[in-house]
Amino acid sequence: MKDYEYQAGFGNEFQSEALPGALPEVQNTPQHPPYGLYSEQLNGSSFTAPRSHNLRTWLYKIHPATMQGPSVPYTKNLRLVSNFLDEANVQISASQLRWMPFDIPKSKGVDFVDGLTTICGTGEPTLASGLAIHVYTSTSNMDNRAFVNSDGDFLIVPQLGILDIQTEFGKLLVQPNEFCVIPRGIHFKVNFVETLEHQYRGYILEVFGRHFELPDLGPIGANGLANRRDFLYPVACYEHIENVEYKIIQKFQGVLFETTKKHSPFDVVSWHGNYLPFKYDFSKFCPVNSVLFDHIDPSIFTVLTCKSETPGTAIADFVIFPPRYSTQENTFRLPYFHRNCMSEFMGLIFGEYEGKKNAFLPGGASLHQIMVPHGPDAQATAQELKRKDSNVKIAQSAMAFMFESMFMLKPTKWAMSLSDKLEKDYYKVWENIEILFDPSNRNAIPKS
Ligand SMILES: O=C(O)Cc1cc(O)ccc1O
Ligand SMILES: [Fe+2]
Repeated sequence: MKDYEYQAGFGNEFQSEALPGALPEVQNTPQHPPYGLYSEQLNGSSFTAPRSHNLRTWLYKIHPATMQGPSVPYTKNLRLVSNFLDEANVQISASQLRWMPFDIPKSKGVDFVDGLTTICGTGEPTLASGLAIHVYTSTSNMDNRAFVNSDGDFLIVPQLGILDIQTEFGKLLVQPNEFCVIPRGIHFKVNFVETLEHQYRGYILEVFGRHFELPDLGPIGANGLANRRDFLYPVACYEHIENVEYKIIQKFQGVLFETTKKHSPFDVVSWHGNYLPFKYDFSKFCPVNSVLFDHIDPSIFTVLTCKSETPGTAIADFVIFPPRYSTQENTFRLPYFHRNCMSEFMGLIFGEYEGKKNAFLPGGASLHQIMVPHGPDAQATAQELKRKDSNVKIAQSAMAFMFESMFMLKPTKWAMSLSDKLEKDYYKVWENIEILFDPSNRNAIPKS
């Protein structure tokens, strides 16, 4: 059995076996699968979804997944919200919102699941409509606990600490500047590559009942942005542990439950299919942009999209702002002043974001809602108006990202109650923008 080996290619049909010959040949449900395994199907789309969107995997397991105790409510983490239709959970705000880096608990023993806090979202999972944005702030491993989510796919962006993720299909090592997707229904457990500080933090985009796809490239052509070959999938890696208490935390209709298995849930010896977890390294992203003038819309940096029924309008786009040359003449090159029919949630993994000079910090976040004005702060604007060069490398050692959604997002009461994190005076970053207008001078520019 091999740790951290990968197979490459977005959306491919893969197969893997941790014992020679453990994958049945030709058929899916032989009467006697190899080594006395049980066959089981995991469907990520309806049986009848068109072939282009049909997602399913066949697993060959030591124990069928049915072997577990009753589910009982799990009440240790009440900061996880999925029902945004319930007013008790949310506090709507029309302001520009920005949070300083989310605190990591002082106490040891807060694992990935107990460290989850929902920041905003919309809809609710039972109608497969909406999304949630969470952060995790954790200090310890999951050990003999696993997580399984019936509600949606988790797109996980680590910001602090390296994730050592065991899934039913094998292991993924995911570090800052990478992300992974764990589709719904797949058991996984997050351990951390231990650091002295035991401080782990990251962001999660959860889409209810939908899946992520690569964006179309249109006239960009057949290559560029996130290329298929750079998405990495695990290889089979099982553990055979009997007579243990494995606690499975289930997110189901937005609520957490707990059940117990008397064995490890990571008992998949072989598998084949296309419904799988995967990871991607942002340094593989091939940015495309304007090479003469104007600031191109940030959709040019879309890594993955979760499409809605409306063509070109995403339930959620996952966009990054990678290191790149910015080569534009006579151009206000910063992310422009903007009112959008989409919501923009942004996070910073490391470094500094071009449009925000001071208080948009790694591990923090901003939320600029539908039609809420946003853009470069006064300081960045003043600098940009003086800039002379037309070719610079930007975001050299920085990585920001955006979850952009067609939905109006509702901040949770939890997120709005973080009074020491939520900037009260965020609006002031635009207060001192110099007013240059001079009706007698068509070439008005800043005086100093
Ligand atoms: O900084 C932002 O808020 C995101 C953003 C980026 C960009 O390149 C153009 C517009 C925009 O809102
Ligand atoms: Fe914007």
